[in-house]
Formats: sequence, structure tokens, C-alpha cells
Amino acid sequence: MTEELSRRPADDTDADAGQALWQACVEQLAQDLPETQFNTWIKPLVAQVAPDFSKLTLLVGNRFKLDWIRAQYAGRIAALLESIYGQPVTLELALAQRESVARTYVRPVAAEPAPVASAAPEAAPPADAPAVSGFRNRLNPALTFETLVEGTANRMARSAAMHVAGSPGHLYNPLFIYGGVGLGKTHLVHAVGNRLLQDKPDANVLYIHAEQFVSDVVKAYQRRTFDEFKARYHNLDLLLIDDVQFFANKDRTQEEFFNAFEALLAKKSHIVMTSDTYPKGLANIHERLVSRFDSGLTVAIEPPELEMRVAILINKARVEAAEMPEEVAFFVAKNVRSNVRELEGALRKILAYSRFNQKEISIQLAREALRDLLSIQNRQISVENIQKTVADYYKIKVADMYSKKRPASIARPRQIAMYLAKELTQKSLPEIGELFGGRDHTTVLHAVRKIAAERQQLTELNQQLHVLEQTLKG
Ligand SMILES: Nc1ncnc2c1ncn2[C@@H]1O[C@H](COP(=O)(O)OP(=O)(O)OP(=O)(O)O)[C@@H](O)[C@H]1O
Repeated sequence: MTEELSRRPADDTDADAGQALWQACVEQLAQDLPETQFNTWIKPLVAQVAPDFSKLTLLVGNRFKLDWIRAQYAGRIAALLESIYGQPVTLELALAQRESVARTYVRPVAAEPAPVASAAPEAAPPADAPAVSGFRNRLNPALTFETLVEGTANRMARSAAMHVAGSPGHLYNPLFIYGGVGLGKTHLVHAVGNRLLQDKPDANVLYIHAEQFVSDVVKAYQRRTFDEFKARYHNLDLLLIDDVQFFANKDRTQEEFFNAFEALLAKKSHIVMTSDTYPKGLANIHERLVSRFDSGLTVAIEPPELEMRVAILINKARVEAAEMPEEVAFFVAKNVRSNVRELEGALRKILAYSRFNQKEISIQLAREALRDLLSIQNRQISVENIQKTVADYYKIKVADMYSKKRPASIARPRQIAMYLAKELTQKSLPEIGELFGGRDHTTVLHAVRKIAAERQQLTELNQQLHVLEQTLKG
């Protein structure tokens, strides 16, 4: 922070900039932490930032949470604040008054499901999960076709989705959209709902995350309210359901979803689903459901190509009332390649850095704002190093990384190494496949998606990956 900024009297701009600092930090945590941890511990926090940015106070709901956040996350949050702001920011934790706790951070994807306490099959919903009552479509009005940048990566999915929004109940029913994390699947399904409601405001539309559907089944079961449940789900005109891979191993949920599916298709209502993998790649989902998922149109969303990433950055900067010069957008897009959510995180860092330091957005500024991210890349982690580190960790031979052996004790570490190779290096899928004994790029893609999805659900795997990442990043 500049001297000049610290001497200015506090005003609304300072308050906004303070929230922007916290927002940028939260964005990063949303990427770094497993979703359940993020939803449980970080999302409900409310931040108060001193006008001179010297101190950030986090208001926490109760003493237990306060102690836990202090023990588990305070160090990480302080380090993040310093890296975003460029100077140390004192972090304090305090117990919140009730009203302030009600103001919670909203993830950009919005319309999120209530957090589910654990990934255990058919886990009971947390006590504070909102009850299923009164009809709400749960659509985020900001996620429309207009705000979704089109590119080769999403062209087919987008045009199928537009078709469904224009004439639901006809072609492409169900529409099944799959792809890796942060590629715009949720955005696209909201866009379908928003467009349909624009044309037909009375249509009965519902967006729901699969976890919330599970939670609704559990509640209906506990309270014996299956009639209400059916009345809600079987009478829709359009059901948009996100991340159906979460149905894995949840037999009762799958049965109820099957019933809802059949009822909706029979009355020519439309169903749009998303998942991290194609229907036949779904694990632990009943065959009769998988075959139904695949019975309409299945389309993939791929990671965005360079030009699309540039367009997304420029558009998103405009939404934030900032101008990002094209050369800066190219610089960022070349360095942040994995998914759009990470691109948004990088943009937020740059905007926050530019505002705090009152500097124009330039390549130099982007370089400074993203120095952590770039320094990780500059360390140039090699695929060979990943293979060796993972082999050591799981006590298998490095040669097994290239071999055709398939026992789980070997295949799984190999998949983990492929996942890390995609995460931590700039290598393409075919290049990685080549380095793993000449495997096909689809094998690598399958491994990457599988491990990425399991990481969200399995705490132990997530911890192992965390250790491996830290070891490799040095
Ligand atoms: N083509 C795009 N144009 C504009 N914004 C996009 C595009 N693709 C993704 N986004 C934005 O990127 C963010 C992540 O997208 P979204 O949540 O839809 O991803 P997802 O594929 O559903 O990810 P996940 O599997 O993790 O739920 C959102 O803020 C979304 O608006």
C-alpha cells in the first residue's frame, strides 16, 4: 500500500477495496481448499478491513469455529493476504454479532447448494441446511448466454443448450454436459434456465446441485414427505441438475432420481445434467440411470483455447469496470491455462493489486500480482520428477509409471502422477501420455478427471496430493 493511500481519510472506496482484498483471498481459498472445507469454514466468514489496510478482522460465528479457524487456516489466510496486498496485513479473529454472520460471501457460481457435511453415502444434511419449502428456481440471473464467451471449447455444448432453451422437451432430451472443473458447465445450465424464463416466465424451472438433491431425498425420507418431494420434482418443465457424479453410491437417491427422470420425460419436460465425466465414465451409478443419461445428447466442454481465455479476461474485466489491455490479457492467458475459474482468480488478483497500488494494468503489474503463480511455473516441475516423487511416495518402481501393469496398487499412483503432470506442468495430454509409456491422451484425460473428482470427496487423497504438491513445488 502506498503512503498516499494510507493517509487518506476512510471512505466508501476504502471499504470496497478492503472487501476486494478479502474477496481476492477467498477466491484463492475457494480454489485451494476442498469444497466441503471451503463451504464449512471460509464461506461464512465476514471480514472487516481497517481503512489503512493494516488489519483485517474476521468475524466468526462461535468460539469453536474461531479456535478451529485459528488453528487450521489463520496462517494460510495471513500469507495469502500478504501475497495479494504486497505487505503484511495483521489478521485478527473475533466473535461475530448475529446480524453480521448473516452476511456471507457468495461464490461467483452462486445458487450453491447448502453444504453437505461429508461425502459419506446418504449423509444427513447439516441442521442449518435450508428446508425444501416454497418454490424457488435457484437460478443465478447473472449466468446467461450473453455473459458466456463462446469458443471452440464450448461451441457445441452452447448451441445444444440454446436449442433446449428455445424449445424444451423436444430434441436433446436429456442434455448431458460434461467437462473438467471450472469450465463453465454450471454457467451454461443456468443460462438455459434464464433464457427459458425470459421467453416463458411461468415455466416451472429448477436448478439444483446434485448434493442438494441428495439432501432433499434424505429429508423426505426422514420426515416421510415423499409426496411433497414428488410434487416438487415431478412437475417441473425444466430440471437443471449439476454434478450428477455426486449420486455415486447413493442408492436411494439414484432410485428417486430415476423416478423423477421417468416422470419428467413422460410429460415431455426437459432435463439438463452436468458431470465431470461422460455417462459411461461415471462410477457407482446404476446402469439403468447411466443408459438414460446417455439417451439424449451428450456433449463435452473442453478447456478454453488461448483466444477464448483472452476474450474471457477482457469481458470479465469490463464487468468489473476495468479495462484490460489485450497484451496483458494474452500474457495472463498464456500463463493461466487450466480453467476459467483460475483465470477469474488471476484477474481478481490483478484488479485488486492495481487498485491498492493505484497503478494502471500492465504486463509488469500482472507479473507482480501473479508472482506466486508464475514462480511456481518457473520452477519448471518436470514429468520425470513427478513420476519419481509419486513412485517413492507410494513405494512402487519408477518403471511402473511407464509399464502396462494394471493392479490398483500401481494403476492408481500412475493416475495420480498423470493428474499432477497436468496440474503442475505445461505439457499437453498427448505429451503426458507419451511420457507415461506411450499411452493415449484419453487415458490421461480419464485419470486427470477421476483424480480431480475424487480429490473433492476423499480427504485422505486430498491430503496425499497436498503433500506431493508441496514436495514438488519445493
Ligand atoms: N465461456 C465462459 N465465459 C465466461 N465465463 C465463463 C466461461 N466459462 C466459465 N466461466 C466462468 O468461470 C467460472 C466457473 O464456471 P462454472 O462454475 O460454470 O464451472 P463448472 O464447469 O461448473 O465447474 P465445477 O465442475 O467446478 O462446478 C464461473 O464464474 C463462470 O461464470
